[in-house]
Amino acid sequence: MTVRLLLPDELEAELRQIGATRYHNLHPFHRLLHDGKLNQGQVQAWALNRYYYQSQIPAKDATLLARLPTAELRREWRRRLVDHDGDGSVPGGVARWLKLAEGVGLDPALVESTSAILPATRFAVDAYVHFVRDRSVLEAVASSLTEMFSPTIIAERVSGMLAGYAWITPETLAYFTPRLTQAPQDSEFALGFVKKHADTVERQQQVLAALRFKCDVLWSQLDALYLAYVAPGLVPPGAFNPATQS
Ligand SMILES: O=C(O)c1cc(C(=O)O)c2c(n1)C(=O)C(=O)c1cc(C(=O)O)[nH]c1-2
Repeated sequence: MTVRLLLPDELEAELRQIGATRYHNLHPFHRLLHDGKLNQGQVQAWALNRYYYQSQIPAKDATLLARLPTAELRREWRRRLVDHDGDGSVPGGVARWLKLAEGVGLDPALVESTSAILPATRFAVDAYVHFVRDRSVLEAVASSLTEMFSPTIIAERVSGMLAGYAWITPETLAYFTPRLTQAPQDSEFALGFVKKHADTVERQQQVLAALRFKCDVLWSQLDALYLAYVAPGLVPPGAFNPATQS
């Protein structure tokens, strides 16, 4: 099949198609989580592992920030660091995720240590950080485009979890509220950048591959959670084990 140069809007349609078929809202673990089908230990395992993803987001944004060529681009990307790290007065996303973890009954010190995460969580998240560090700026920006699809899953998750788990409160899920405005702002900028700069067949194929890669990063974290905490229940040595907690 010959691949031709796409118009910017055709490129956007292909990117959206990747989301429609590969984004992690489709994963069976998320279906169980959002439908209220998990027990507290399984929800804790999700929150504890996902903390590692949150904690590394500022690291990946900082490596990209260092390589951005203009003040305008750096200003735009710097906002993400503040969103995740806070500004010293308002807590950022990483601190808010720790509150979520505490709200589902975890010891925040254990979560913050990241010592009990699944090996596959670490490998997947580190692969994302390294991808952003090692690939072109265009591919790095494109890899953030899963955020185009996150407002829908966040809305579904918050309403599903509040309806499905009596022990989860709106305060516990407060992490997600600012994301509903931050993610669209982030992804609108990233999408505009990608549509403008992916101006050769090769670059267009690179950005499509970057988004597929990122979907794989998110998907494989849920595969690992499913294998360890749903079925067949293979908890790796040293990883969080709800059966021996509390
Ligand atoms: O709740 C979710 O399903 C979800 C998905 C994603 C994503 O699609 O990568 C992000 C987030 N949340 C999120 O909270 C977040 O801070 C974030 C940053 C990024 C990124 O790639 O820079 N993705 C996401």
